[in-house]
Amino acid sequence: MTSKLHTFENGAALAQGLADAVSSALAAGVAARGSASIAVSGGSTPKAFFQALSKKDIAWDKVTVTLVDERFVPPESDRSNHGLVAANLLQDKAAAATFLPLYQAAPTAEAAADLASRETAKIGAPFDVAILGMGTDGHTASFFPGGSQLARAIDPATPRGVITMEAEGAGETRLTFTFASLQDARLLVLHIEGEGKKTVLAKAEEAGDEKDMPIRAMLRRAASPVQIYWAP
Ligand SMILES: O=C1O[C@H](COP(=O)(O)O)[C@@H](O)[C@H](O)[C@H]1O
Repeated sequence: MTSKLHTFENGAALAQGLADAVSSALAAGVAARGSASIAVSGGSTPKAFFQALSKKDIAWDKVTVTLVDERFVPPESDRSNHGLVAANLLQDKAAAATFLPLYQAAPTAEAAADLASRETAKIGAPFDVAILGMGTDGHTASFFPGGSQLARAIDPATPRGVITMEAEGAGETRLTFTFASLQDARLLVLHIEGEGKKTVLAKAEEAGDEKDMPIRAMLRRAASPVQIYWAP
């Protein structure tokens, strides 16, 4: 599929520009289908975007928010993407949204992934919006180079849902939506900041194995065009 680069002057303009595009997509989803859905990433990049989006005046009571990926840690952990979203997105006007977590207080990460798959299946498919991040190792979602279930995660034949992932660069065991779950979002965004990430993106756009830089799976094979939002 194609991708399109949207460049902003700085991080604040990027956060506002992305919040404008995402809130319009969610409002369009509500107008067309009565409800809308968004899967967001964690990490250090999305905080300002979350805060800008939380102030948008849309029908948040008809919006379901979930995560692209999560660590197998409870929401109280400072490593939790749920905690990040609760503190920065599910505030202000967006406090009226429904949040479906990936972390579940289950005995194993596999049991949590099964529970999360069942719960998030209620959202329906495709997502109206999916916001991907990208690590400097070329991972996106929890599709890590060398990941224990990377081949399964990025196989287009693996059904929609949440699976576990372990990888050296990942820290805790991860819970991640599969490629199939994310690649056809009506608005599919790659949200990155800084010259370093732009260099990583340029490398990902070159020829090479998807398993070395799993973001390539999205850039090459997603059904929806990848809208790349970037600022220096
Ligand atoms: O591990 C993760 O990192 C990526 C990118 O994070 P950043 O700190 O470089 O912005 C993120 O997309 C993913 O959701 C998260 O689990």
